[in-house]
Amino acid sequence: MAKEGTLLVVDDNRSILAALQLLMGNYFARVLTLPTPNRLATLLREEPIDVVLLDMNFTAGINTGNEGIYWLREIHRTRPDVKVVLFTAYADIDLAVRAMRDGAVDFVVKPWDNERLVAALRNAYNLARSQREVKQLKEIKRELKQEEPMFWGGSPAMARIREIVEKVAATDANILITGENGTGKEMLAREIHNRSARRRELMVPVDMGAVPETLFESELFGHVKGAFTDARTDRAGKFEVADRGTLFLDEIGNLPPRLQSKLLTAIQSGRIVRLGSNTPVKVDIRLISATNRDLFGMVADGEFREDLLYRINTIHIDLPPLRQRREDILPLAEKFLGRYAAKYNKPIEGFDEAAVREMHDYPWAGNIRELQHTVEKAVILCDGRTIAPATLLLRPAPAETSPKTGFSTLEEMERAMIAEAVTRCGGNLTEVARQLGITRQTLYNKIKRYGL
Ligand SMILES: Nc1ncnc2c1ncn2[C@@H]1O[C@H](COP(=O)(O)OP(=O)(O)OP(=O)(O)O)[C@@H](O)[C@H]1O
Repeated sequence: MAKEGTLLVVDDNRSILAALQLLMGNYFARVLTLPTPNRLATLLREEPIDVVLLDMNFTAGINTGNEGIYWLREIHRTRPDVKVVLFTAYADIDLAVRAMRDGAVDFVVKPWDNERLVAALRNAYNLARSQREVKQLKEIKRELKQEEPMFWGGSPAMARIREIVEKVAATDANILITGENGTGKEMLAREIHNRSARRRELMVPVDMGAVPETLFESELFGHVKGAFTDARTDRAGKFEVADRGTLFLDEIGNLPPRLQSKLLTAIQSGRIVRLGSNTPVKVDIRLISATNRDLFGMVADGEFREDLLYRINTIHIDLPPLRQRREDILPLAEKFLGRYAAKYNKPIEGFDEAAVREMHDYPWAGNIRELQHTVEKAVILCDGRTIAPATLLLRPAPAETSPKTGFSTLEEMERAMIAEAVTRCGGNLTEVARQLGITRQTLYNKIKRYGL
């Protein structure tokens, strides 16, 4: 067993300190000892202590344990992350209960059983470590969090959605957002999170379209060391990282049936179990799910659990594709233009009339994402003060293959566009995804779905 972590033993009996230094040195990287608790706070500030084994009775003759409770609170005041195991010569169950209520993680009675003491201290250490890891993950995410403001636009469809969002954001209702790729599902989820009481915590996105199926479970629920071949350390799943915040499950339609059941259990019980562990961990999350697939159709085909669907779609919001709210195309394009002109330091003032017309009539199969990429490319290529069709580079292919010219469904059109782009790019899928303004994973999903 690898020696890890720092243990501090506080006890006024020096022979106990010596015995434990020897015994626990086999399990912890460092063992510190203190014969009186007076220097506790200083030591906690100076040393990277993970676990404290704290004697309950210091003043000879007063064996009420009160001093132990006092020092327990002091430890938590100085270092709330440190785990405390209490040590007492008296098997006083009331005291144990009180101490646990005050945040001690365990209680060991003297004379102690070595195995029991080692187990209690190792468990306390594992708990400290995994909580620290969750905290670190949250900090990393917080740093990465970049916020672009959501643009609502002036369409009646978006006005209705805005009304719903204003009503439900503050509640903990689970929300399902449907819509084509790039319609802004994740952006809307973030807007809801930012308007909720959970906004000071994280919104943790998990893209089920990008995680390999074999890793779904560990990604969501975490794992303990040794749970599978590559599990070299304990790892928190996204559920734990999102605790007290919002979990955003993107492409939820990709969840295989076995994990649909596990997800349902986790939502219902408010608890998850890391892979390879038996210990349930309480989690408090608000769930927002998104998909571009027809989950109701998938339920009818037996591919998605009906009970899960009803759990995740307390509120259902369907985001319209950009071509159904054409009044928002130009204002959005202008927002992106402002953003990218500043980013690339270009003195561009706007779009010329022909460019405005082209953007307005274009089908935007990749929706807002495609519009955003198109404008970014145009800003990079533009040498003058206005963007003309020649720099917009809207592909003629989608316009030619628009429903007017013979496709009876959007899916047929999408299939043709993808097939055409794959040929045009000589099978380079990264380039195809870039040109269509969708992610590579979305492209793979579509290629699979259309049997291309
Ligand atoms: N209302 C909006 N205002 C401004 N930018 C937006 C808006 N909606 C989407 N975007 C931008 O468009 C891009 C795609 O948005 P987002 O990732 O939210 O779409 P999505 O529907 O979740 O896509 P996918 O289905 O591929 O996961 C992002 O860069 C986002 O910033």
